[in-house]
Order: sequence, then structure tokens, then C-alpha cells
Amino acid sequence: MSPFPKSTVLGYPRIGPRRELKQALESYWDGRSTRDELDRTGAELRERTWRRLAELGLEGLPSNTFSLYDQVLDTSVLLGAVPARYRSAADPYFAMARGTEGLAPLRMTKWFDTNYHYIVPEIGPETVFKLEAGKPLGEVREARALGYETRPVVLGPVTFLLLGSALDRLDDVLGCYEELLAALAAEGVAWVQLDEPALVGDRTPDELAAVRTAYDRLGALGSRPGLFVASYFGDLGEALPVLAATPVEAIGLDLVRGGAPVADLTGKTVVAGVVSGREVWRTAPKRALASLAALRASRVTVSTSCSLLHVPYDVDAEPGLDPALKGRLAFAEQKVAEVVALARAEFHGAAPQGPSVALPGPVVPEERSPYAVRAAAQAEHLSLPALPITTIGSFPQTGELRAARAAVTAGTLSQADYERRVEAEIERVIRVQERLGLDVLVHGEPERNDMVQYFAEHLDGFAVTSNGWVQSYGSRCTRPPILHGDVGRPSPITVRWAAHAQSLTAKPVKGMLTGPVTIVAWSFVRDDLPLRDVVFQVADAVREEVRDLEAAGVSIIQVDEPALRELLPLRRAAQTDYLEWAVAAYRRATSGASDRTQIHTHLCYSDADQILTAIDGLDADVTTIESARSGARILDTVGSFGRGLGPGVYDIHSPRVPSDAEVEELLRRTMRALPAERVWVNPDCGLKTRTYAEVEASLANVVAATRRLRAELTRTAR
Ligand SMILES: Nc1nc2c(c(=O)[nH]1)N[C@@H](CNc1ccc(C(=O)N[C@@H](CCC(=O)N[C@@H](CCC(=O)N[C@@H](CCC(=O)O)C(=O)O)C(=O)O)C(=O)O)cc1)CN2
Ligand code: MET
Ligand SMILES: [Zn+2]
Repeated sequence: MSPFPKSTVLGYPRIGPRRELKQALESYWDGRSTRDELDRTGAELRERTWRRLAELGLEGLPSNTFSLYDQVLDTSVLLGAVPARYRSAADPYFAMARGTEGLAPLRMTKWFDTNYHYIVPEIGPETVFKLEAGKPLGEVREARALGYETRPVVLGPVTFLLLGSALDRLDDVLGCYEELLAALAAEGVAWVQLDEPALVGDRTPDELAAVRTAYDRLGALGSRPGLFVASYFGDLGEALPVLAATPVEAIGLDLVRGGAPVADLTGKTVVAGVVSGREVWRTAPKRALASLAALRASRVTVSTSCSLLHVPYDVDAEPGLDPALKGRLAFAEQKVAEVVALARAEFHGAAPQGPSVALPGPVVPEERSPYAVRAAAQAEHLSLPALPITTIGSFPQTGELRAARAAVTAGTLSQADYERRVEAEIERVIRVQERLGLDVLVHGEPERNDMVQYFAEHLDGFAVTSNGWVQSYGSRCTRPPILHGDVGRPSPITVRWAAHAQSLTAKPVKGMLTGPVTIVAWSFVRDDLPLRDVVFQVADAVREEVRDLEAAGVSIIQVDEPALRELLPLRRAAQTDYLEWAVAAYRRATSGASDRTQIHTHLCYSDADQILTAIDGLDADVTTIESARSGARILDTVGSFGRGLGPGVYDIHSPRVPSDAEVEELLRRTMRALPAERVWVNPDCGLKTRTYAEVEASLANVVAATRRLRAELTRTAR
């Protein structure tokens, strides 16, 4: 077996340095280009990446880290786990990812504790696994034609099955992996990387036994590449000795989030993840070299802690950043250079940041009155109908708005003209909602490029990038802000837009804010302060904004926390502490509101059933939550939830318009799970990724279904 290369990365961004893949995908989906053109863009991006990694001096180049949508979906396809209903679609892959007319997409949820989302494998007793190895083999050949030998990266069998809740199918799936390894060996591939991030969470004895079975069996294959099992996002814990006892030749450890390995790894190659794939700070050389020195293994390879998918491409594409800050940053390109330098042990990175400043601890927030008291005050103040209909905040972000923002940046549109356009869009959103018959209106968020970046641009302590795109799901990206200093709110941020919207209508308009946990979760955050202290600084800024909205006459304020579940530690031992401070931060942000101000919160992709107690602890008067896209599973657990709740009645990520019958059915299920007076009617999430045509048709059906149920409620009440 050839030795493992001395330097590598676990994966690389694929959206393109200028989001070339996004443009190609969206143009293909809109019918403006062909599948061939899309595939050509994919090939160009892969070629560019391999060339760049090689130029930077990286020895071990990965392949099959490219994906047209998602690497977990790719694994479902690789293993033949394509549900029958998609097989006759014109393009089954994108039908699974996004749905088609008459066909809902597969579930989508958060990738561990990141802001990346994967397509959940759907595995049933009827699933027949069958290897379709075209993609990994194709990428190996493609790279070879360019002169590069690569290491294909494939999601490992245990994580794949755990994500699909089907570990009982291990035996069947291992047959496919065996075939894959044989095919790769026949292709002359020296090493394969099997990603097993699920092993850094708490695993049952049965699950650990599955790890042993899987890697004993794959290891026993006669003809196969070297096996490199990569873990990331934390510590392998109990899974490490299990893995170490199997024949796998190389084990990848996240030495940024996890500690030094306790097991003796003599005889193994340790692929040491010392350069963070989750943060954008330059690697402190002393710490990295100390981690490397502490390893007791036969051989050590320098690597990133996880795939670089979660960071932007290149700091040098950011001319607008303050040079002092820039000097402290490393994006994917710079991280590859760090890996190479560490492997050559000629490292001269930035010194670790200076000593952290002690800040006053969080103040215990004053409490609002008990829910019943608030609910009565709000009912009188707001007089809403039964089953109030609302939306989650954003309305379609039109190309004109995005272009207008780009024009302001380019200096070709004045700020005043831009603001007039935003006001016109707010008026359009208000009129649409009035015409449709919604009860609690929103201004539509047209002034926001993103629900986190917009706030970061208006708070002290943050920097934002021009090209620092990171994939969130499919073609959708964000530019996570960089939180580098103490946070402060120099002046009100949303008040003028909220007040303008409210001035246009007699119906209540919800003020719309992003919560402290989410702002921090979706930014790159300074590492010289405990995370909770940073979150409390942001909470204080949000609290000031809540106060100002209330003073401006806004009587409903939504503070979104879609990332509450995301920061939940992967190991149970640390979860209670996190949830306690996260909930306390939310209450600090919202508890300045008076009793008659109705506080809403919103969560999505949250596997909310797992953190329902914490959601209850947020003490919001109304919680809207993603439900439709996850098969309304949440309804099984919400019976005990004591306040207003709006489980989403349709999935907003698919261009598909839900029928009124479908919405009615979901509402009926909701009303079997909850008392009618607590039920709110709303979509799963914000509407910014949809078109007006889709939104108007969908919401019209929501209103029709709700009106039928309201009529039934009045009949039974009489
Ligand atoms: N941060 C964050 N994380 C989140 C969510 C979220 O809303 N925000 N939602 C959940 C799902 N994730 C999502 C992530 C991104 C998007 C999304 O729509 N992103 C937009 C970009 C948003 C943005 O920053 N827009 C900017 C820049 C837009 C742009 O592309 N401008 C053009 C120029 C303008 C033009 O001519 O069109 C360019 O830069 O080239 C703006 O509106 O100003 C996209 O990928 O298309 C949606 C959901 C979970 N995580
Ligand atoms: C990802 S949660 C989105 C909440 C935000 N208010 C919106 O409607 O877009
Ligand atoms: Zn949402």
C-alpha cells in the first residue's frame, strides 16, 4: 500500500469563487441552459480546484467532493436509494432535491452543527441498494486526465444509514461499499476517504458494534484501496478505540474541536485536522505544531479539521476588508497553504490573538408577566380572528432589488433612490397581503440581503465580505459576517421600515428581528471570548431594537431563532448548559417588551421535537416552526406546548404550489394535536426564495383552507 500523502484537505468548496455553479444551476432549472452546459461548468470548477490545490503544494488531492446539489443526496444515488416515485421524473436527481410539479422533494435538514443542509436519505423496507459508481469513478478519471491522482471522498456506511434512520440495513449497504472499493481498486485508486462525522456524537453500543462490523468487513476485502475513515466536528470518544481495532489504515481526527487521541494509534496513519475548516482565523502555529507533536501514531498527515466547504474561497478576493483584520484571516486557499506549510514544518502563521478582555457577565433579565396575563392583554390589544394567518417575514427578493443593492455598492444608484425602491416594495407586499386576507402582516424584508448579514452591517463589531460566499443548500449561499470585536448598536436598524409598513395599513404589522443565537451561529466568531458572552452582547443589541420598535408603535415583534438547534453540542453532556444560556440570551433580547406586545419566534430545520422544552423556555407568545417539509412529525410532540404555535402548512423551498386541500389536511392534523385557540396558520419559513406568482397562489390556497376551518369552528361554537 502506498503511504498516505503528507498533506491533504478533507474537502473543498464547490459553488465556485464567483458562484459559477449557482448561476449554472439556476439557469438550468429555469430552462435557460442545457444539462450539458451545467455539466461543463461542473467540470471547469473541478479542474480549477485540482489545479489550485496542486499549485499550492498540497500532496493529497480529494475527488468526489464536488456535488451538483448535496453530497448526501449523491450517496443515496450512489447506493441506488432513489425512491420509486422519482424514477420516472425528467431529472430524478433534482426532483429528489427540489421536487417537481406534483412531487414533493425529499426532506432536507441541517448537517450536524453547521449552516449546511443535506437531503435526508429515504430508506424503507422496499429500498433495494444497488451500486451506481459513475460519479466517483468519473471524477477519478477526470482528474487523471488532467494529470492528478486523487482520493475519492464518499460518505461512510454508518453515517449514511444513521442519517437515513436505517442502520438495520447495514449488511445490504456494505455489499455496495465492497463493490465500490473493488471498482476503485481496479481503477488503480490508492486511497479512499470514508466520512463518518456521525461518530463524533453519542453512539449506542449497537451503533458502535455497527462501526466494528462495517470496517472489519470492508477491511477484509482482498483487493481494495487504503481505507481512510474521516471524523470531524468533534471528538471520536468511544468510537476511536473501536475504529482503531479494525483494519482501516488511516483515521482522521478533528484536533480543533476534539482533544488529543487517548487510544494508541501505532500502526495507523493519523490524518490530523489541525487547521480549522469551520473558522476563518489564521492557524496559531504553536498550537497546531503542539497537537501534531502529541500524536502517537506510525505516521501523521497534516489536514483540515473538516471539509473546507464551510469557509469562503479566498481572503485575497476581499479588497474592502480592513487590512489589520485581513491579516488575521484565512479562507480555503489560505488554509490549504497553512496545511502545506505545517506539513513542511516551516510555519510562520499569525501569532495567537492577544489576551481576551474580561467583560461583565450576563445580567439576569427582568421577566415578563406569566403567559396567561400577557395573552389576555394581547387579545384585547390586537383582536385577531381564530386561526390567525401570518407569514414568516420575507417576501420574494426580486432580481430588481438585488440589482439595486449592487448598484448602490457600485455607486450608480443613490442611497435615497434605493430607499424609495425599498419603500415601494414594502407597499407592494402590504397590498398583496391585504388583498389575500392575511391577519398579521409583515413588511417583507426587502431591505435585507440576508437576515444575518443585514444586522451585521448595522452593528459595531462585525465586518462583512464581498465575495465570501458559503453554500447553505443547493444553489443558495450566504456571506457569513465576521464578528471580530465588541458588539454594539449605534442606532435603530429596522424601525424606519417597520414604521413605514405599519403606516400603510390598519392590520398589525410584525416587526422582524434576528435573534442573538442565530446572528452568532451564522457568523464567523472571535475565538478570544466564550461563545455565550458574545451571544449576550448581541442579545443586548437586539433588546435595544425591541424597545425602539415598541416605542414606534409596533405591537407584534418576531425575533427569529432558526439556528437555536444548530449550536446544540453534538454530545448530550454539554447540551443542557448550552440550552440554558441560549434560552437566557433570547429572553434577555425579548424580555424588555411590555405584556401587550406579542413576541413571536420562528425556527426551521430544527428537528424541533428534540428541543421542545428549550423552545418552550424561550417564552415567546407565538412560535412558528417548520413542519410541512419534515412530514409534520413535529405534531406528534407539540401537545404539551403551552403557547401559540404555528406549525408550517407548506414547504417554501420547493417551487411547487400546495393545493388548498393539502393545506386543509395539515391544518386538521394540527387541530387534532393542539387546542384551536393556540393554532396559528403560516408557511414553513420565509418566502424570499420564491416568486410572487408562487407566493400569491400558495397563500391564496392557505387562506381558502383556513376560512373553511374557521367556519367550522364558529358552527361548533354556536
Ligand atoms: N445566513 C442565513 N442562513 C440561513 C438562512 C438565511 O436566510 N440566512 N436560511 C436557511 C436556509 N438557508 C438559506 C441560505 C441562503 C439563502 C439565499 O437566498 N441566499 C441568496 C443570497 C442572499 C444575499 O446575500 N443576497 C445579496 C446579494 C445578491 C446577489 O446575488 N447579487 C448579485 C448582483 C445583483 C444582481 O444583479 O442580481 C451579485 O452579487 O452577483 C443581496 O440581495 O443583496 C442566494 O443564494 O441567492 C436562502 C436560504 C438556513 N440558513
Ligand atoms: C431561516 S428563517 C427565516 C426567517 C426570516 N424572517 C424570513 O422570513 O426569511
Ligand atoms: Zn425559517
